[in-house]
Parts: sequence; C-alpha cells; structure tokens
Amino acid sequence: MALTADSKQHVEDVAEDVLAQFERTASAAKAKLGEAASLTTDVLAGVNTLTSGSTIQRLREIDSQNRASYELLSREPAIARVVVEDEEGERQTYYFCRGDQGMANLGVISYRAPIGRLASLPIGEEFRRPDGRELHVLERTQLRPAALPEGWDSRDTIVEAEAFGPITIESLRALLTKIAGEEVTEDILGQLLAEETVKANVIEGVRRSVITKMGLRDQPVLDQYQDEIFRLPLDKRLLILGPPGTGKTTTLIRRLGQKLDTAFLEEGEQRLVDSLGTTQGVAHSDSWLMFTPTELLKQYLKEAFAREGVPASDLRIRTWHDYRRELARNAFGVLRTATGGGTFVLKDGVRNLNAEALARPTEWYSDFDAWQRSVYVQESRDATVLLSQAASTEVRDLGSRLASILERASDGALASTFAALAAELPKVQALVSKLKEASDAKIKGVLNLQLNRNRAFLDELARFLDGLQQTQVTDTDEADDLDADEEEEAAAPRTGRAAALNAYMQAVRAQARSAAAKRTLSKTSRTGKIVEWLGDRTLTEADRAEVGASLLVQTSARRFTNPVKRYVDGIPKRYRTFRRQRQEGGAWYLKDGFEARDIHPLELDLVLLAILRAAGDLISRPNVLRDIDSPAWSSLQPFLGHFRNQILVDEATDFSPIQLACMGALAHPRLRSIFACGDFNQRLTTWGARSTDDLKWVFPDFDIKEIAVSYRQSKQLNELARAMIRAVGGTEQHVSLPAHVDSNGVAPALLEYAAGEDVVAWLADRIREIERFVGQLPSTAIFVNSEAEVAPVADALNTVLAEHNIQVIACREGQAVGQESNVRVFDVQHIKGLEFEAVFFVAIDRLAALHPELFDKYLYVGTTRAATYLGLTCEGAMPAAIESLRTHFGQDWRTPVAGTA
Ligand SMILES: Nc1ncnc2c1ncn2[C@@H]1O[C@H](COP(=O)(O)OP(=O)(O)OP(=O)(O)O)[C@@H](O)[C@H]1O
Repeated sequence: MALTADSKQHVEDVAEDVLAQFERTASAAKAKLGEAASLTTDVLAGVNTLTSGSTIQRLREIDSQNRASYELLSREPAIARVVVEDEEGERQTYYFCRGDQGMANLGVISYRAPIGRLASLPIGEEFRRPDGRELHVLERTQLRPAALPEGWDSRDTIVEAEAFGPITIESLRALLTKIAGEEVTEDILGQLLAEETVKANVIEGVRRSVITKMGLRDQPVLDQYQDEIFRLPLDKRLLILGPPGTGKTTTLIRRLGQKLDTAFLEEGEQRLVDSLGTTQGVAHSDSWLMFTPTELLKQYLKEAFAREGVPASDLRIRTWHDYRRELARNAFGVLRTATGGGTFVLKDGVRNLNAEALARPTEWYSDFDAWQRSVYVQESRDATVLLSQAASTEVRDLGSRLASILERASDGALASTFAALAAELPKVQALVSKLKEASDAKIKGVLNLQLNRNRAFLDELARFLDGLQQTQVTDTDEADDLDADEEEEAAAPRTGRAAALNAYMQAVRAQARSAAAKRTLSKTSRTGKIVEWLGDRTLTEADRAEVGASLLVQTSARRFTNPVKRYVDGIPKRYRTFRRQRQEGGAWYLKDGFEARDIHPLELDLVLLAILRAAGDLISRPNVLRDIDSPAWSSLQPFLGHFRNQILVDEATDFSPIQLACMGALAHPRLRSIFACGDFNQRLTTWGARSTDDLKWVFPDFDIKEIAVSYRQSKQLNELARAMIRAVGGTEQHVSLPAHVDSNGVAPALLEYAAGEDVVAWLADRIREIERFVGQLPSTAIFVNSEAEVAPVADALNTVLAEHNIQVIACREGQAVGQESNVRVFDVQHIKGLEFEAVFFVAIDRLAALHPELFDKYLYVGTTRAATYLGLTCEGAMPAAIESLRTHFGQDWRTPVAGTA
C-alpha cells in the first residue's frame, strides 16, 4: 500500500528508532551476560563458609534469573513500543519486553509490570500510572524482533498511530534499505521493482498468520480485555468464558507467567506468598497446579509455557483422571492399596449410578455431606450416652461434658465443636490409657497362665492362624470395620509368635466386648473361629463382663482422642453406608449389579470433595492453621502439603461441578487463587458443568468474565460455527472478529456419500490444494471417530500422498509424535483445546450414531479447531441436525460456493 508522505516519514522514523533500540538493548544484555558470570563467581568466592546454604542458594537463583532475562533480551529486545503523552503534553516512548526484567536505563520495561498494560491499549486510551499521572496513548507498535547476520529486523510489525493504521510492515529493515536504494539507483527498471517491493512490504491492516506447527501460537501482546484479566490480583476466583479461539488458554498461560513472579504481585500478596513459602517449604514459583482434560492438550501447551519461562510445567499440568487416583489412593486412603489400606476399588465401567445422580451431582453431594456430618455427630452422641452410663464417676463426668459440647453442635459448625472437644483431649487420652492398661493386664494375665501350662501355646495358635489365612482370604468388609478401630496399632505383625499374641489379644477383647454388649460373635468370622479354637483358654465369664465393659467405655472414649482424624478419615466408610441406605431407599443408585467395594469415578469425586472440604474448612480458620502442630489439629497437617498457591483449570466445562470443587479445594485457603476458563458449548463430557449456576455452586464468589473476539477462525468458519450453535440449540454467544484483520478465508468443503478410497483420495486432493494455496503445508489435522481408525486412515493417506513427499502421522491414544510432519490423524476425543490451520473430519454422520448425547458438541469443538480450512466427509447424507448448514459449504477450495462468489 502507499502511505502519505508524512505517514511514510513517520513510519521510517519509527523503524529507525526500533532497530537502533534493538541493537542497544541486545548489546547491553550481552555485555551483562559476560559481566554476570564473573560477578557471581566473585560473590560466591567471597562467601565465607559460615554463610548459610540457603543464602548461596538464593544468590544462585537470582543469578540464574538474571541470566535468563538477559539471554531473553539479547534474543528478543522488545515486543512493543508505545508513545504516550501526559497531561502537560510531554511525550515519552516506552519499550516493553516479554520476560520479567527489562533494562530501565534503556527505557525497556517488562510487559508484566503494571505499566506494561500500555502495550495492550488501543490508540486514544488513557492509562493512569501508579503515581497518578495520566498517560494518553498516541502510537503503538507490536514488534517481532529477528536477528539477521546483517543486523536487527522486526517481522510483521504492526504500527498504529492517530493519523494512520494499523499497518503491517513485513520487514522494518527492508523499509529502511529500500529508501537508500531509491536515491542511488539510476536504473528505471530497478526503481520500478524497488517501488513495488516497498509497496508489498507495507500492508494495510493486520494479517492473519498461518499456523505452521502443532502448538499454541505465540501472542506476545494481549488485547485490552485479555490484558485486564491476566493482571487481576492473585487472590481471586476467576472464570473466563468465551467462544472458541478467543484466547482463553492464551490468557491463562500469560497470567500464570506473571503471577509466578513475586516481583509483580501486590505488596500484601507478596508478604502472604513469602510466609506460605516458609511454612509450606515450597517456593511460590513451584506452588501451582493446572488441570487439563487431556494429555494431548498438555503436550500442545508445553512450548507456550516454556516461552513464558514457566519451569517444570510438565509436572504440574495434570489430568483429573490421574490426579484423582493419586489423591484417593496414595494420599487419603480411599482406594485400596496392596499394603492393606483403603476402602474402595475404582472401576471406570461400574454401572451403579442412576440418572438423577448424573443429572444433579451437586444435590447428590449435598445429600451425602449433610448425611455424613449428622451421622458423625449422632455416633459421637451415642458414644457419650454410653460413657454417661458407666460405673465410674470419672467416666460419667467426662461423658456428660462431652455430651454438652455435642449438644451445641449443629451440622454446619463442626469446627467449633472440634475446638471445644480439643480442650478435653488430654483427659480422654489419660482415661483411655489407664483403662487399656488395666484391661491389657487382665488379658495378659490369662495368657501367662496358658503359657505356664503349655509353653507351646503361642506356636500352636500361630499354626492355627496360618491355616486360617489359607482358607480365608478376605474378611467380610463391614462386620470387621465395627471393631477395627479398637486399636490404632500401626502395621500389626502378620506371622509368628508376635502375630499370635496380637490375634489372641484381639480375639479375647472381641469376646469380652460381645459378652458385655450381650451380642454373639459371628462364628464364621476370623475372630469367631479363633475364639472357638481357644475354647476355655480365655477370660473367666466374670472377667469377661468386667473387661468387656471397660473395653466398651474405651471404644466410646476413643472417639474423642482424635475427633478430627476420626471425622475426616471416616468419610469413605460413611460413604459406603450412605450408599447402601440410599440404594435401599431408591435414590441416586441403581438397585443392584455392583459390589460394596466398587466405586465409580464420579462417586470417588464425591468422597474426595467431602474429605477435602472437611479438612479445608477447618484449616481455613486462623486458629487451626496457627495450632496445626497441636494434637487436636495435627491430623490435618498432611493436607497442607496438597495445597497450592495457584490452581488453574483449562476447559473447565469438561469437569463436573464436584471435580471443579475438588480442584478448588486444593487452592491454599489463605489465598484461594483459582483461575479457570471454558465454554459451555464445548463441553465434551456427559458430566461436565452445564451452567453458570453449576459454577456458582463451586464458588459463590466466582468472578465470571467474558471475552468475545474470535482470533482463530476465518470469517467463513466463524459464521459456520455460529450457525451450528443455532442449528443444534447451543447457547448463542456474543462474538466478533478482530478489527482491521482481513479475516476472509474460504468456505468449508463437504463430501457426502463417500467412504474408503474415495474419502482418502478427496482428503489427499484437498491437502495438496492447501499446500499450493499457502505455499507450504500448514499444521493439518484429520479427525476420525475411533482409535481403531487412526492408523488405517494415516496409512492409506501416506500411500496416496507419498508422491508429493507428504508424510501423515498416526497419533495413537492422543499422543502427538515428532515435529517432522504437519499432517496428523487423531481420534476426535483427544482434540480439545487444539488449533490447526486445516481440519478434516471423517464420517461425521457416524459420529452422530456413536455419541448421540455429545454429537453436536464434538462437531462444534471439532470444526472450531480449524483456523482456515475445514473439510467434512459423510458416509451417507449430511446428518439431519445440521442439514440447515448446507449452504455454508462448497465441494473443494477451487470452486466458489453458490451465493458467496
Ligand atoms: N490478542 C490476540 N491477538 C491475536 N491473536 C490472539 C490473541 N489472543 C489469542 N490469539 C490467538 O487465538 C488463537 C486461539 O487462542 P486460544 O487457544 O488461547 O483460545 P481459546 O479461547 O482457549 O480457544 P478454545 O475455546 O477453542 O480452547 C491462538 O492462535 C492465539 O494465538
């Protein structure tokens, strides 16, 4: 394009300023890199041996941060240049860089700093500096520095000023070089050609860039709405909603990058984060966790995290599927392990939930949680009743004190009950020890008697036990649990005399207890069998009643030796009882077809949430956190290790409200920093959150922000996406295309009544067409309906495309492999959150039959992965649900679509 003479001069001045600034900054950064190395060696050499290891560690950290910043600046001296004017009419030019440190003496500031917002503001906007000065944006340039052998350049620079723009300049260097050429050349042909090159170098508006590889595109400067969101304070519960391609994930990563750097936190936040770091023993930069729905998305985002300088992202981006199992199995003992802990066996395929549970998970959870709280309180009250009826006045007094505390317990306020119970702990503990000593002495007394009569008694018992172990592999679940809390003995010995002693004590206790409670022991249980074997080699009947009574008191009193632990650890077992009761009542569960120990993943979410919230509610109280080492609260300590300063969730609408609440409960209660993004129309799970009400249930103070500029898709594909939402009855959203960008593309292509070789030939033709149009093969994906189709489709395409040396990769199980090729075949279930220049969707009519519940969502998510080229194939006719979209499609990209030519 041609600019006016004034504007041309202006742009040239800008170009000169920019390239000189790049040179200055990069040289200064390089010089610093040389200096920094020797400086650290000096400092460290000067450190005497008394300086603590942590000081040296800190120095090393600072040193490596500095080095990383200088390295970044030497490669990328700036990403934006902004000219502002203050109230007095004074002008100033700022340069902004990507990393966390700029070079203030050269006028380069980090984009992450508050004033970095200038880079995102449109011309004419006002910005108030922290010192109160108002700045008015006059001119803005977005830069992409490139170091060439002949010097610095900036590619596809976007310049915007009050008088002109935005314009895109392919090469700032070429702009300046051509000017010089104009003056010296005498050659008219040369001048004409040069003029044309100059014109081609400057383009009106902003160009869409082609996606050339698999991975989130680099977008160094955000738009003003995204920018505002990523800068919001750390201690917020934020949710960004927006249609596909509006930059939700981009904003999330940018926010994480900024918030991990304590220099950009607010003062209060910095202090809090420092103190959490000290108590938790984990640096703020490591204290985060992000959830994504698929492994593939995690791979896809890897490079974007690296660009942000976020360390070890691999370890901290997790799928809920994996993390849930880890928490439930290794941390909270909900799932069974080989060492004997845990209650349940997780079964993905178990069919035990009814439609109500699936449709109203939050009510289901609330029902369970209210039930389990009241059962806990009721059982504790029952225990105090037993204590109040004991023979000893000491026990009776304790019983009535505990009873009056529980009297005041309302279901919602267990924390104050626990606090009140805490004062009684030492007395309860002393009582239990005293009683236990006495009853143990009695039992050991009879044992000694037996040993005096027969020294081989324990060995004989051990042999009997070995026999029992072989015949009886598992004990019945429920009966044993009732008494299992008898002793909190860690790892009871399993064989030999020690095991025999243990078994003897337990069996005699069980016998005494049942005598006192006037119950009979089950003859078929392990204990029943041992008691039978013992015959009269046990307590006398009179002793049995007395010891039994004491044991019953002990059991009741033990409920109060560590009530918090009892409450939290008892949740899985309470869940099992809840399930049985509700199942009998016909609520939430199917009548039969599953075993008591099986648990569905969505049930496991429920149990985990009850545990996490129970612990989190207590820990969030300042007095609890302060006294976390005291016996009353110390059982909560392990939870601290699971808290993170920041929790992030990408594609939040794929997670159920219960899952989101679990993730939220992992956020440190002092900060409660949660950042999630998603889009209800893109929900690809049957259990995912469906409405803002679901999300408000998770956090009543969720601050929901909407963004609406759709950057990914061409105008044609945007229109198709919107029409699709209307056709399938999704929620219509406000969406607009970026201003000044030529978003015109091509109509999507449709192939009907085709299968097998015909489809492969059509795909191959379209792929070749794209390569011709673009001049290179951009990032291209082919979606198929199942894992089994991935390899055959890739193989068939490879055969056809071999003559043009186009390699097609089969991405099995959602694994993206290698960078060497740009055409990949995926099972459609893995494609959430990704973006490609071209997308083909094979046999979408079969998708309708495969996933009737989610067909429209898969179709919508699949088609919105494409930036420019979209091709759909059907084995039969286009599915009826989207027949109305037919007018949007062409057959290929050579012939224009009817009505749009
Ligand atoms: N401010 C911006 N200017 C230009 N392009 C942008 C901007 N923000 C994001 N993009 C680009 O838009 C594309 C989509 O971004 P991103 O994947 O973050 O969107 P999303 O909202 O998470 O999408 P989806 O809902 O499909 O997961 C990316 O190529 C990204 O680089």
